[in-house]
Amino acid sequence: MLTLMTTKPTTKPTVKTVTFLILGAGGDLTQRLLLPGLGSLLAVEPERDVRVIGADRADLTDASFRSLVGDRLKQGGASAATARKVSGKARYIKADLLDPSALTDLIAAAEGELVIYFALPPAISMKVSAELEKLDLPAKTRLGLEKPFGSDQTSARRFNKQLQRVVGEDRIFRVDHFLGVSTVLNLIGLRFANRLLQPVWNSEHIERVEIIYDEDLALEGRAGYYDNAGALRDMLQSHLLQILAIFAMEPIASLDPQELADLKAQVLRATSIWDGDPQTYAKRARYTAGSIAGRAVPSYAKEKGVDPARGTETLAQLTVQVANNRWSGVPFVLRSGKALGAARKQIIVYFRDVPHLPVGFVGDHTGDAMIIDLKPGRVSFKLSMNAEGDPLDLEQKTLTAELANAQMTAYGEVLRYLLDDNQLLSVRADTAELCWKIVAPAIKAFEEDRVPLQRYKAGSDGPAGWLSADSVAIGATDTGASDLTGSRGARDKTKAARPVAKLAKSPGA
Ligand SMILES: O=C1O[C@H](COP(=O)(O)O)[C@@H](O)[C@H](O)[C@H]1O
Repeated sequence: MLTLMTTKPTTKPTVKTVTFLILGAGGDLTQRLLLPGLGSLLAVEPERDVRVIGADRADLTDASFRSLVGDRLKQGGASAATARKVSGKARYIKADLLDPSALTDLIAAAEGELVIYFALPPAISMKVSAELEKLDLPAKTRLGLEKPFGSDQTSARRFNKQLQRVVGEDRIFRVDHFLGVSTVLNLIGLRFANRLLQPVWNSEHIERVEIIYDEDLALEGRAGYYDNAGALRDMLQSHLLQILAIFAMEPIASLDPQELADLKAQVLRATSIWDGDPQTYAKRARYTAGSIAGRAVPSYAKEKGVDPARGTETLAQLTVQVANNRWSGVPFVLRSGKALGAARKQIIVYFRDVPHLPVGFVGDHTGDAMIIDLKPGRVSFKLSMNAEGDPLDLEQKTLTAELANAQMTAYGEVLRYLLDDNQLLSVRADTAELCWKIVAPAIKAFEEDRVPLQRYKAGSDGPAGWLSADSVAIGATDTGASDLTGSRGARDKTKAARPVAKLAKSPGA
Protein backbone atom coordinates (compact mmCIF):
# COMPACT_ATOMS: atom_id res chain seq x y z
CA MET A 1 0.00 0.00 0.00
CA LEU A 2 1.34 3.39 -0.96
CA THR A 3 0.35 6.45 1.02
CA LEU A 4 0.39 9.51 -1.14
CA MET A 5 -0.57 12.28 1.16
CA THR A 6 -2.09 12.96 4.52
CA THR A 7 -4.21 15.91 5.49
CA LYS A 8 -2.24 18.04 7.86
CA PRO A 9 -3.97 20.17 10.45
CA THR A 10 -3.30 23.80 9.64
CA THR A 11 -3.21 24.68 13.29
CA LYS A 12 -1.95 22.88 16.33
CA PRO A 13 -4.59 21.70 18.81
CA THR A 14 -5.24 24.48 21.28
CA VAL A 15 -6.80 24.57 24.69
CA LYS A 16 -8.74 27.76 24.25
CA THR A 17 -12.34 27.54 25.37
CA VAL A 18 -14.91 27.65 22.59
CA THR A 19 -18.66 27.60 23.08
CA PHE A 20 -20.43 25.66 20.36
CA LEU A 21 -23.96 27.03 20.43
CA ILE A 22 -26.24 24.84 18.31
CA LEU A 23 -29.44 26.52 17.21
CA GLY A 24 -31.81 23.68 16.38
CA ALA A 25 -30.18 21.22 18.77
CA GLY A 26 -33.25 18.99 18.84
CA GLY A 27 -33.05 18.26 15.12
CA ASP A 28 -31.83 15.42 13.02
CA LEU A 29 -28.68 17.18 11.77
CA THR A 30 -27.40 17.74 15.31
CA GLN A 31 -27.88 14.14 16.29
CA ARG A 32 -26.87 12.45 13.07
CA LEU A 33 -23.92 14.56 11.93
CA LEU A 34 -22.84 17.44 14.16
CA LEU A 35 -22.38 15.72 17.51
CA PRO A 36 -20.85 12.53 16.05
CA GLY A 37 -18.61 14.80 13.95
CA LEU A 38 -17.53 16.64 17.08
CA GLY A 39 -16.96 13.24 18.71
CA SER A 40 -14.68 12.20 15.88
CA LEU A 41 -12.71 15.44 16.30
CA LEU A 42 -12.44 14.92 20.04
CA ALA A 43 -11.23 11.38 19.45
CA VAL A 44 -8.18 12.88 17.76
CA GLU A 45 -7.87 16.02 19.89
CA PRO A 46 -9.34 15.14 23.28
CA GLU A 47 -7.72 18.11 24.98
CA ARG A 48 -10.06 20.59 23.30
CA ASP A 49 -12.25 22.62 25.62
CA VAL A 50 -15.59 22.74 23.81
CA ARG A 51 -18.67 23.90 25.68
CA VAL A 52 -21.78 22.66 23.91
CA ILE A 53 -24.97 24.64 24.36
CA GLY A 54 -28.05 23.28 22.65
CA ALA A 55 -30.99 25.57 21.96
CA ASP A 56 -34.35 24.66 20.53
CA ARG A 57 -38.07 24.78 21.18
CA ALA A 58 -38.16 21.11 22.15
CA ASP A 59 -38.74 20.16 25.77
CA LEU A 60 -35.34 18.74 26.58
CA THR A 61 -33.65 19.08 29.94
CA ASP A 62 -30.00 19.64 30.74
CA ALA A 63 -29.81 16.02 31.85
CA SER A 64 -31.41 14.52 28.74
CA PHE A 65 -29.32 16.75 26.47
CA ARG A 66 -26.11 15.79 28.30
CA SER A 67 -26.91 12.16 27.87
CA LEU A 68 -27.62 12.72 24.15
CA VAL A 69 -24.36 14.65 23.73
CA GLY A 70 -22.38 11.96 25.55
CA ASP A 71 -23.88 9.17 23.45
CA ARG A 72 -23.32 10.95 20.16
CA LEU A 73 -19.77 11.97 20.99
CA LYS A 74 -18.95 8.36 21.79
CA GLN A 75 -20.68 7.25 18.63
CA GLY A 76 -18.33 9.59 16.75
CA GLY A 77 -15.32 7.97 18.41
CA ALA A 78 -14.62 10.10 21.48
CA SER A 79 -13.43 8.10 24.46
CA ALA A 80 -15.83 7.63 27.36
CA ALA A 81 -13.73 10.00 29.48
CA THR A 82 -13.69 12.75 26.83
CA ALA A 83 -17.40 12.34 26.14
CA ARG A 84 -18.07 12.60 29.88
CA LYS A 85 -15.88 15.69 30.21
CA VAL A 86 -17.61 17.54 27.35
CA SER A 87 -21.17 16.36 27.93
CA GLY A 88 -20.86 17.09 31.66
CA LYS A 89 -20.48 20.78 30.84
CA ALA A 90 -23.13 20.80 28.10
CA ARG A 91 -26.29 22.80 28.61
CA TYR A 92 -29.69 22.81 26.99
CA ILE A 93 -31.68 26.02 26.86
CA LYS A 94 -35.25 25.89 25.63
CA ALA A 95 -35.69 28.96 23.51
CA ASP A 96 -37.79 30.63 20.86
CA LEU A 97 -34.95 31.48 18.51
CA LEU A 98 -36.86 34.38 17.01
CA ASP A 99 -37.16 36.06 20.38
CA PRO A 100 -34.34 38.62 20.85
CA SER A 101 -34.32 38.26 24.64
CA ALA A 102 -33.95 34.48 24.35
CA LEU A 103 -31.03 34.98 21.95
CA THR A 104 -29.48 37.47 24.38
CA ASP A 105 -29.66 34.86 27.15
CA LEU A 106 -28.09 32.23 24.93
CA ILE A 107 -25.20 34.51 24.07
CA ALA A 108 -24.73 35.46 27.72
CA ALA A 109 -24.37 31.77 28.59
CA ALA A 110 -21.33 31.41 26.31
CA GLU A 111 -17.77 31.09 27.64
CA GLY A 112 -14.62 31.79 25.66
CA GLU A 113 -15.00 32.25 21.92
CA LEU A 114 -18.49 31.80 20.53
CA VAL A 115 -19.46 29.72 17.51
CA ILE A 116 -23.15 29.91 16.63
CA TYR A 117 -24.19 26.99 14.47
CA PHE A 118 -27.43 27.25 12.51
CA ALA A 119 -28.78 23.71 12.37
CA LEU A 120 -32.01 25.19 11.06
CA PRO A 121 -34.01 25.36 7.82
CA PRO A 122 -32.77 28.24 5.63
CA ALA A 123 -35.87 30.41 6.05
CA ILE A 124 -35.56 30.26 9.85
CA SER A 125 -31.80 30.89 9.67
CA MET A 126 -32.54 34.08 7.74
CA LYS A 127 -34.99 35.27 10.40
CA VAL A 128 -32.72 34.34 13.30
CA SER A 129 -29.79 36.16 11.74
CA ALA A 130 -31.98 39.26 11.35
CA GLU A 131 -32.54 39.13 15.12
CA LEU A 132 -28.87 38.51 15.85
CA GLU A 133 -28.03 41.62 13.88
CA LYS A 134 -29.64 43.69 16.61
CA LEU A 135 -27.49 42.19 19.37
CA ASP A 136 -23.97 42.84 20.58
CA LEU A 137 -22.03 39.67 19.91
CA PRO A 138 -18.73 38.88 21.63
CA ALA A 139 -15.59 39.62 19.62
CA LYS A 140 -14.58 36.76 17.30
CA THR A 141 -18.09 35.29 17.18
CA ARG A 142 -18.37 32.96 14.21
CA LEU A 143 -21.46 31.73 12.38
CA GLY A 144 -21.64 28.18 11.01
CA LEU A 145 -24.24 27.52 8.32
CA GLU A 146 -25.54 24.52 6.48
CA LYS A 147 -26.49 24.35 2.84
CA PRO A 148 -28.65 25.25 1.03
CA PHE A 149 -27.26 28.76 1.02
CA GLY A 150 -30.36 30.31 -0.53
CA SER A 151 -32.48 28.81 -3.27
CA ASP A 152 -31.13 30.80 -6.22
CA GLN A 153 -28.54 33.48 -6.87
CA THR A 154 -30.77 36.32 -5.71
CA SER A 155 -31.85 34.72 -2.45
CA ALA A 156 -28.27 33.58 -1.77
CA ARG A 157 -27.08 37.17 -2.20
CA ARG A 158 -29.84 38.45 0.07
CA PHE A 159 -28.95 35.87 2.72
CA ASN A 160 -25.25 36.64 2.44
CA LYS A 161 -25.90 40.35 2.88
CA GLN A 162 -28.05 39.60 5.92
CA LEU A 163 -25.35 37.43 7.49
CA GLN A 164 -22.69 40.04 6.78
CA ARG A 165 -24.71 42.53 8.79
CA VAL A 166 -24.27 40.22 11.81
CA VAL A 167 -20.52 39.54 11.48
CA GLY A 168 -17.92 40.09 8.77
CA GLU A 169 -17.51 37.57 5.94
CA ASP A 170 -14.29 36.44 7.64
CA ARG A 171 -16.45 35.11 10.49
CA ILE A 172 -19.02 33.32 8.34
CA PHE A 173 -18.40 29.61 7.80
CA ARG A 174 -20.64 28.07 5.14
CA VAL A 175 -20.19 24.41 5.76
CA ASP A 176 -19.84 21.95 2.91
CA HIS A 177 -18.85 18.65 4.42
CA PHE A 178 -17.38 17.53 1.07
CA LEU A 179 -14.66 20.08 1.68
CA GLY A 180 -13.88 18.21 4.86
CA VAL A 181 -13.30 14.99 2.98
CA SER A 182 -9.56 14.52 3.19
CA THR A 183 -9.47 13.29 -0.36
CA VAL A 184 -10.33 16.76 -1.57
CA LEU A 185 -7.33 18.21 0.23
CA ASN A 186 -5.36 15.23 -0.99
CA LEU A 187 -6.35 16.28 -4.48
CA ILE A 188 -4.44 19.51 -4.02
CA GLY A 189 -1.42 17.61 -2.72
CA LEU A 190 -1.56 14.99 -5.45
CA ARG A 191 -1.67 17.57 -8.18
CA PHE A 192 0.72 20.18 -6.87
CA ALA A 193 3.32 17.95 -5.25
CA ASN A 194 3.91 15.82 -8.33
CA ARG A 195 5.96 16.96 -11.28
CA LEU A 196 4.42 14.12 -13.23
CA LEU A 197 0.88 15.44 -12.91
CA GLN A 198 1.27 19.19 -12.81
CA PRO A 199 2.19 19.73 -16.48
CA VAL A 200 -0.65 17.56 -17.78
CA TRP A 201 -3.43 19.24 -15.78
CA ASN A 202 -4.95 21.08 -18.74
CA SER A 203 -6.88 20.70 -21.97
CA GLU A 204 -3.78 19.79 -23.94
CA HIS A 205 -3.57 16.46 -22.14
CA ILE A 206 -6.95 15.93 -20.53
CA GLU A 207 -9.91 15.11 -22.72
CA ARG A 208 -12.74 14.89 -20.21
CA VAL A 209 -13.38 14.89 -16.47
CA GLU A 210 -16.24 13.24 -14.63
CA ILE A 211 -17.21 13.89 -11.05
CA ILE A 212 -19.63 11.17 -10.01
CA TYR A 213 -21.35 10.70 -6.66
CA ASP A 214 -23.80 7.83 -7.06
CA GLU A 215 -25.34 6.66 -3.80
CA ASP A 216 -26.91 3.31 -3.04
CA LEU A 217 -29.00 4.96 -0.34
CA ALA A 218 -32.55 5.98 -1.16
CA LEU A 219 -34.54 8.76 0.47
CA GLU A 220 -33.83 7.68 4.07
CA GLY A 221 -36.90 9.51 5.40
CA ARG A 222 -35.73 12.94 4.21
CA ALA A 223 -38.68 13.78 1.93
CA GLY A 224 -39.38 17.03 3.81
CA TYR A 225 -36.10 18.45 2.57
CA TYR A 226 -35.25 16.38 -0.48
CA ASP A 227 -38.56 16.56 -2.33
CA ASN A 228 -38.12 20.33 -2.52
CA ALA A 229 -34.48 20.07 -3.53
CA GLY A 230 -33.78 17.14 -5.84
CA ALA A 231 -30.39 15.85 -6.90
CA LEU A 232 -29.34 18.92 -8.88
CA ARG A 233 -29.73 21.33 -5.96
CA ASP A 234 -28.85 18.82 -3.25
CA MET A 235 -25.56 17.62 -4.71
CA LEU A 236 -24.46 19.24 -7.98
CA GLN A 237 -25.11 22.88 -7.11
CA SER A 238 -23.19 22.51 -3.87
CA HIS A 239 -20.77 19.65 -3.31
CA LEU A 240 -19.84 18.68 -6.85
CA LEU A 241 -19.22 22.24 -8.01
CA GLN A 242 -16.96 22.72 -4.99
CA ILE A 243 -14.96 19.68 -6.04
CA LEU A 244 -14.83 20.93 -9.62
CA ALA A 245 -13.56 24.31 -8.43
CA ILE A 246 -10.72 22.71 -6.47
CA PHE A 247 -9.87 20.30 -9.26
CA ALA A 248 -9.76 22.96 -11.97
CA MET A 249 -8.23 25.91 -10.13
CA GLU A 250 -4.98 27.60 -11.06
CA PRO A 251 -1.87 26.71 -9.01
CA ILE A 252 -2.10 27.66 -5.37
CA ALA A 253 0.92 29.06 -3.56
CA SER A 254 -0.06 28.14 -0.02
CA LEU A 255 -3.02 26.64 1.80
CA ASP A 256 -4.25 30.11 2.59
CA PRO A 257 -8.06 30.30 2.95
CA GLN A 258 -8.32 33.58 1.08
CA GLU A 259 -6.18 32.36 -1.79
CA LEU A 260 -8.10 29.11 -2.08
CA ALA A 261 -11.42 30.97 -2.07
CA ASP A 262 -10.12 33.38 -4.75
CA LEU A 263 -8.95 30.52 -6.97
CA LYS A 264 -12.20 28.61 -6.59
CA ALA A 265 -14.23 31.71 -7.41
CA GLN A 266 -12.10 32.29 -10.50
CA VAL A 267 -12.97 28.81 -11.81
CA LEU A 268 -16.65 29.15 -10.99
CA ARG A 269 -16.88 32.50 -12.75
CA ALA A 270 -15.69 30.76 -15.93
CA THR A 271 -18.04 27.78 -15.53
CA SER A 272 -21.36 27.36 -17.33
CA ILE A 273 -23.48 24.64 -18.86
CA TRP A 274 -21.86 23.18 -21.97
CA ASP A 275 -22.76 25.24 -25.04
CA GLY A 276 -25.29 27.12 -22.88
CA ASP A 277 -27.70 24.31 -23.73
CA PRO A 278 -29.39 22.75 -20.67
CA GLN A 279 -31.85 20.82 -22.83
CA THR A 280 -29.01 18.72 -24.17
CA TYR A 281 -26.49 18.85 -21.34
CA ALA A 282 -28.71 18.60 -18.27
CA LYS A 283 -30.40 15.30 -17.52
CA ARG A 284 -32.78 14.21 -14.80
CA ALA A 285 -34.37 10.98 -13.71
CA ARG A 286 -36.24 9.45 -10.82
CA TYR A 287 -36.10 5.95 -9.37
CA THR A 288 -38.94 3.48 -9.52
CA ALA A 289 -39.40 0.46 -7.25
CA GLY A 290 -36.54 -2.01 -7.18
CA SER A 291 -34.11 -3.57 -4.79
CA ILE A 292 -30.61 -2.72 -3.62
CA ALA A 293 -28.47 -5.51 -2.20
CA GLY A 294 -31.58 -7.57 -1.51
CA ARG A 295 -33.41 -4.68 0.18
CA ALA A 296 -36.74 -3.72 -1.43
CA VAL A 297 -36.92 -0.02 -2.28
CA PRO A 298 -40.28 1.58 -3.06
CA SER A 299 -40.69 3.89 -5.99
CA TYR A 300 -39.62 7.46 -5.11
CA ALA A 301 -43.13 8.68 -5.91
CA LYS A 302 -44.52 6.35 -3.22
CA GLU A 303 -42.04 7.38 -0.49
CA LYS A 304 -43.66 8.96 2.56
CA GLY A 305 -43.91 12.73 2.24
CA VAL A 306 -43.20 12.88 -1.49
CA ASP A 307 -45.50 14.82 -3.77
CA PRO A 308 -45.18 12.94 -7.09
CA ALA A 309 -46.53 15.94 -8.99
CA ARG A 310 -43.49 17.98 -8.05
CA GLY A 311 -41.39 16.04 -10.52
CA THR A 312 -38.37 15.97 -8.21
CA GLU A 313 -35.38 14.22 -9.75
CA THR A 314 -33.34 11.70 -7.77
CA LEU A 315 -30.53 11.56 -10.33
CA ALA A 316 -29.08 14.54 -12.16
CA GLN A 317 -26.26 14.92 -14.62
CA LEU A 318 -24.84 18.14 -15.96
CA THR A 319 -22.04 18.76 -18.43
CA VAL A 320 -20.28 22.06 -17.87
CA GLN A 321 -17.43 23.95 -19.49
CA VAL A 322 -14.76 26.00 -17.78
CA ALA A 323 -14.13 28.68 -20.35
CA ASN A 324 -10.56 29.68 -19.64
CA ASN A 325 -7.14 29.13 -21.08
CA ARG A 326 -6.51 25.92 -19.13
CA TRP A 327 -9.80 24.12 -19.72
CA SER A 328 -11.41 25.42 -22.89
CA GLY A 329 -12.98 22.49 -24.76
CA VAL A 330 -12.86 20.01 -21.85
CA PRO A 331 -16.27 18.74 -20.74
CA PHE A 332 -16.75 18.31 -17.00
CA VAL A 333 -19.56 15.87 -16.31
CA LEU A 334 -21.15 16.18 -12.87
CA ARG A 335 -23.53 13.47 -11.78
CA SER A 336 -25.17 12.35 -8.58
CA GLY A 337 -28.15 10.26 -7.69
CA LYS A 338 -29.85 8.11 -5.12
CA ALA A 339 -30.91 4.45 -5.00
CA LEU A 340 -28.36 3.30 -7.54
CA GLY A 341 -27.11 -0.25 -7.60
CA ALA A 342 -23.59 0.64 -6.53
CA ALA A 343 -22.14 3.49 -4.55
CA ARG A 344 -19.68 5.13 -6.91
CA LYS A 345 -17.88 8.24 -5.71
CA GLN A 346 -15.15 9.13 -8.15
CA ILE A 347 -13.38 11.80 -10.09
CA ILE A 348 -12.28 10.33 -13.41
CA VAL A 349 -9.75 12.15 -15.53
CA TYR A 350 -9.53 10.86 -19.10
CA PHE A 351 -6.26 11.60 -20.84
CA ARG A 352 -5.94 12.20 -24.55
CA ASP A 353 -4.37 9.55 -26.75
CA VAL A 354 -0.68 9.92 -27.57
CA PRO A 355 -0.13 11.72 -30.89
CA HIS A 356 1.74 8.74 -32.35
CA LEU A 357 2.18 5.12 -31.33
CA PRO A 358 5.48 3.68 -32.55
CA VAL A 359 4.81 1.49 -35.57
CA GLY A 360 5.02 -2.12 -34.55
CA PHE A 361 2.99 -1.91 -31.36
CA VAL A 362 -0.50 -3.31 -31.36
CA GLY A 363 -3.21 -3.67 -28.74
CA ASP A 364 -4.98 -1.30 -26.42
CA HIS A 365 -3.22 2.00 -25.88
CA THR A 366 -6.20 4.32 -25.53
CA GLY A 367 -8.32 5.23 -22.56
CA ASP A 368 -5.56 6.19 -20.14
CA ALA A 369 -7.20 7.64 -17.08
CA MET A 370 -6.68 8.68 -13.50
CA ILE A 371 -9.42 7.64 -11.12
CA ILE A 372 -9.69 9.30 -7.75
CA ASP A 373 -12.03 7.43 -5.43
CA LEU A 374 -13.48 9.79 -2.86
CA LYS A 375 -14.64 7.12 -0.43
CA PRO A 376 -12.47 5.38 0.53
CA GLY A 377 -9.65 7.63 -0.65
CA ARG A 378 -7.74 5.93 -3.44
CA VAL A 379 -6.05 6.92 -6.66
CA SER A 380 -5.66 4.65 -9.66
CA PHE A 381 -3.96 5.12 -12.97
CA LYS A 382 -5.16 3.18 -15.98
CA LEU A 383 -2.13 3.01 -18.25
CA SER A 384 -1.15 1.26 -21.44
CA MET A 385 1.76 -1.12 -20.88
CA ASN A 386 3.61 -3.82 -22.64
CA ALA A 387 1.83 -7.07 -22.01
CA GLU A 388 3.42 -10.17 -20.64
CA GLY A 389 4.07 -12.64 -23.38
CA ASP A 390 4.24 -10.61 -26.56
CA PRO A 391 5.87 -7.29 -25.53
CA LEU A 392 4.55 -5.56 -28.63
CA ASP A 393 0.99 -6.29 -27.61
CA LEU A 394 -0.06 -3.37 -25.39
CA GLU A 395 -2.75 -3.69 -22.80
CA GLN A 396 -4.06 -1.57 -20.00
CA LYS A 397 -3.11 -2.10 -16.41
CA THR A 398 -4.41 -0.31 -13.37
CA LEU A 399 -2.00 0.90 -10.71
CA THR A 400 -3.68 1.72 -7.47
CA ALA A 401 -2.57 3.42 -4.28
CA GLU A 402 -4.56 4.08 -1.15
CA LEU A 403 -4.88 7.66 -0.01
CA ALA A 404 -4.51 8.23 3.70
CA ASN A 405 -7.75 7.63 5.54
CA ALA A 406 -9.30 10.63 7.21
CA GLN A 407 -8.60 10.78 10.92
CA MET A 408 -12.14 11.92 11.56
CA THR A 409 -15.48 12.28 9.79
CA ALA A 410 -15.96 14.99 7.19
CA TYR A 411 -18.04 16.93 9.72
CA GLY A 412 -15.28 16.50 12.27
CA GLU A 413 -12.84 18.08 9.83
CA VAL A 414 -15.01 21.08 8.99
CA LEU A 415 -15.83 21.58 12.66
CA ARG A 416 -12.13 21.53 13.50
CA TYR A 417 -11.51 24.40 11.10
CA LEU A 418 -14.57 26.28 12.33
CA LEU A 419 -13.58 25.95 15.99
CA ASP A 420 -10.04 27.03 15.10
CA ASP A 421 -11.26 30.06 13.16
CA ASN A 422 -9.71 28.88 9.91
CA GLN A 423 -11.81 29.38 6.78
CA LEU A 424 -9.89 27.00 4.53
CA LEU A 425 -12.78 24.55 4.28
CA SER A 426 -15.66 26.98 4.18
CA VAL A 427 -17.62 28.29 1.21
CA ARG A 428 -17.22 32.00 0.61
CA ALA A 429 -20.28 34.14 -0.17
CA ASP A 430 -19.39 34.79 -3.80
CA THR A 431 -18.78 31.12 -4.59
CA ALA A 432 -22.12 30.14 -3.05
CA GLU A 433 -23.82 32.68 -5.31
CA LEU A 434 -21.83 31.61 -8.39
CA CYS A 435 -22.84 27.99 -7.91
CA TRP A 436 -26.50 29.00 -8.12
CA LYS A 437 -25.78 31.03 -11.24
CA ILE A 438 -24.18 28.01 -12.95
CA VAL A 439 -27.10 25.66 -12.38
CA ALA A 440 -29.87 28.23 -12.89
CA PRO A 441 -30.48 27.43 -16.61
CA ALA A 442 -30.80 23.73 -15.76
CA ILE A 443 -33.21 24.38 -12.90
CA LYS A 444 -35.31 26.53 -15.23
CA ALA A 445 -35.28 23.88 -17.96
CA PHE A 446 -36.37 21.24 -15.41
CA GLU A 447 -39.13 23.48 -14.08
CA GLU A 448 -40.40 24.25 -17.56
CA ASP A 449 -40.32 20.54 -18.41
CA ARG A 450 -37.93 21.09 -21.30
CA VAL A 451 -35.82 18.21 -20.01
CA PRO A 452 -37.72 14.91 -19.76
CA LEU A 453 -37.88 13.26 -16.35
CA GLN A 454 -36.56 9.79 -17.12
CA ARG A 455 -37.02 6.71 -14.96
CA TYR A 456 -34.55 4.16 -13.59
CA LYS A 457 -35.11 1.17 -11.41
CA ALA A 458 -33.79 1.40 -7.85
CA GLY A 459 -30.72 -0.80 -7.74
CA SER A 460 -29.85 -0.22 -11.40
CA ASP A 461 -27.02 1.91 -12.83
CA GLY A 462 -29.45 4.64 -13.86
CA PRO A 463 -30.84 5.27 -17.33
CA ALA A 464 -28.79 3.76 -20.13
CA GLY A 465 -26.68 5.99 -22.31
CA TRP A 466 -25.98 8.81 -19.90
CA LEU A 467 -22.38 7.87 -19.27
CA SER A 468 -19.92 6.89 -21.96
CA ALA A 469 -18.89 3.25 -22.38
CA ASP A 470 -15.49 3.87 -20.81
CA SER A 471 -17.09 5.43 -17.75
CA VAL A 472 -19.52 2.55 -17.36
CA ALA A 473 -16.59 0.15 -17.67
CA ILE A 474 -14.57 1.96 -15.03
CA GLY A 475 -17.62 1.98 -12.76
CA ALA A 476 -17.90 -1.78 -13.18
CA THR A 477 -14.28 -2.27 -12.22
CA ASP A 478 -13.14 -2.27 -8.66
CA THR A 479 -9.97 -0.28 -9.12
CA GLY A 480 -8.88 -1.29 -5.63
CA ALA A 481 -8.72 -4.89 -6.76
CA SER A 482 -5.75 -4.15 -8.97
CA ASP A 483 -2.27 -3.87 -7.64
CA LEU A 484 0.82 -1.81 -8.25
CA THR A 485 2.60 -4.48 -10.22
CA GLY A 486 -0.35 -5.22 -12.44
CA SER A 487 0.07 -8.95 -11.94
CA ARG A 488 -1.54 -11.31 -14.39
CA GLY A 489 -4.30 -12.19 -11.92
CA ALA A 490 -5.24 -8.60 -11.29
CA ARG A 491 -5.03 -7.72 -14.94
CA ASP A 492 -7.19 -10.61 -16.00
CA LYS A 493 -9.80 -9.62 -13.46
CA THR A 494 -9.77 -6.04 -14.72
CA LYS A 495 -9.98 -7.15 -18.33
CA ALA A 496 -12.86 -9.46 -17.68
CA ALA A 497 -14.86 -6.71 -16.02
CA ARG A 498 -14.09 -4.07 -18.61
CA PRO A 499 -14.66 -4.01 -22.31
CA VAL A 500 -11.94 -2.20 -24.22
CA ALA A 501 -12.37 1.40 -23.16
CA LYS A 502 -12.53 3.74 -26.10
CA LEU A 503 -12.88 7.42 -25.37
CA ALA A 504 -16.02 9.03 -26.61
CA LYS A 505 -15.23 12.18 -28.53
CA SER A 506 -18.50 13.90 -27.65
CA PRO A 507 -18.72 16.09 -24.55
CA GLY A 508 -20.65 13.31 -22.86
CA ALA A 509 -24.06 14.88 -22.86
O1 LIG B 1 -25.20 16.80 1.75
C1 LIG B 1 -25.54 15.71 1.36
O2 LIG B 1 -24.61 14.73 1.24
C2 LIG B 1 -24.99 13.35 1.31
C3 LIG B 1 -23.82 12.56 0.75
O3 LIG B 1 -22.69 12.77 1.52
P1 LIG B 1 -22.10 11.59 2.40
O4 LIG B 1 -20.91 12.19 3.03
O5 LIG B 1 -23.17 11.20 3.38
O6 LIG B 1 -21.78 10.49 1.45
C4 LIG B 1 -26.26 13.09 0.54
O7 LIG B 1 -26.69 11.77 0.79
C5 LIG B 1 -27.34 14.05 0.96
O8 LIG B 1 -28.51 13.85 0.18
C6 LIG B 1 -26.88 15.47 0.81
O9 LIG B 1 -27.84 16.36 1.37
